[in-house]
Amino acid sequence: MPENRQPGDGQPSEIQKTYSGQSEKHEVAVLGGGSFGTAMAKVLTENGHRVHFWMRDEAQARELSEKGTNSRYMPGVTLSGDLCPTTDFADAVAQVDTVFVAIPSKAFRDVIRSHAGAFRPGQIVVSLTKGIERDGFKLMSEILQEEIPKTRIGVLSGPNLAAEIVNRELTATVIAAKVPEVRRTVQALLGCEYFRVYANVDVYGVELAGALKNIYAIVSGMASALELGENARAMLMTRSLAEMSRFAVSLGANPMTFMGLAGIGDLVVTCTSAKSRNYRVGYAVGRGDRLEDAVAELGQVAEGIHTLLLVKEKAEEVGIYMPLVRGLYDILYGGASIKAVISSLMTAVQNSDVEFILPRTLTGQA
Ligand SMILES: NC(=O)C1=CN([C@@H]2O[C@H](COP(=O)(O)OP(=O)(O)OC[C@H]3O[C@@H](n4cnc5c(N)ncnc54)[C@H](O)[C@@H]3O)[C@@H](O)[C@H]2O)C=CC1
Ligand SMILES: O=C(CO)COP(=O)(O)O
Repeated sequence: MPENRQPGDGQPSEIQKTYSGQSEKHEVAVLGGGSFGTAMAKVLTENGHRVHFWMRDEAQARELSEKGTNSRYMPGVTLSGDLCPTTDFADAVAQVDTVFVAIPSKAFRDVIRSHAGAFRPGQIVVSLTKGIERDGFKLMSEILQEEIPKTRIGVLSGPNLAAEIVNRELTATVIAAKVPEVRRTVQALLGCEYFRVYANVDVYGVELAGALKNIYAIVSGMASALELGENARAMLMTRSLAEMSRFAVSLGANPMTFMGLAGIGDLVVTCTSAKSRNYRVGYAVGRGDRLEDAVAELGQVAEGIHTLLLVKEKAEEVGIYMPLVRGLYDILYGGASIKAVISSLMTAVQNSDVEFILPRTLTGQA
């Protein structure tokens, strides 16, 4: 932009253009009838779009059709507008230009693969899922690329607690896509007075950030249960950011993505809020519950528990130092005491604060 021009002068920005397109009604699909699928379906219907909302459970689809509620995953919330709940996948996808996928990572490939024929070339398909596939350490956009390569793919990620979005609490997110048309379309479909959509091209970084932060939300929930204090919370969140960006950058992500909503933004919300399921699992374990009991009590997906296993394996394979991942793994899966892990983390070699400025050393003589 020329020096003396202000944002908003002259040519409309990408976002201003987006808002001007919002009055147009579109047919969109949301796949997955859990809490986040419900939250996104609500934003989309409130923005005036017809939403084909696919879920596998007949009774849930019937309840949404008859009452506009999803009492299992989003009690107390009513959806209105042009909502078409269905269990017919092909029917949901056939009629739309844009599809949002909110299926947990464990089932993501199966669902897409078994309905791959339903997608049309050129259709926009956006993953809302924050997880990693075990085989091959694949992210959801990579699964989409493999299973439905003729579609145009995007990833939506950011500090987006479903429980707040359904109450129209002010929220921002990130659409990451290589193709500008995908970014613009998603901004136009979702953007409104309470939901802002920022854009990024670093699909890998945005997606990996969303998956990784779930691990650190578990750590942070645990620290809260143990009442470690506010200094400890700040230390943990900052070192989490250092660790997740070290790992992601080594795999090809752009470090600057971690300064944005999908990086630090999502890390902050999930590490500080009891509305985060990952945080809640960590809190329960921190106060002495067994992991299995904490997960059973939650009754919803906490992706970080599986992501932890995959990231720990991957970090060892590629030789990335991830002490928080290692410590959490030892607690959740290795029977280590939380106290012993904290002590070993606190007495480890002291090293560089921001390693993109001052590289880490093996001896700690930074
Ligand atoms: N809830 C939230 O605040 C947010 C969640 N996400 C991500 O969205 C993804 C989905 O999570 P939630 O909706 O929150 O989970 P949830 O636990 O609330 O619901 C999961 C949904 O997936 C469905 N499902 C599971 N396996 C399936 C299969 N094989 N076929 C069809 N449907 C299946 C379940 O029936 C359920 O409707 C996760 O990756 C999560 O990290 C992302 C941002 C915010
Ligand atoms: O990703 C989320 C908020 O951005 C939701 O986090 P949880 O899955 O921990 O609830």
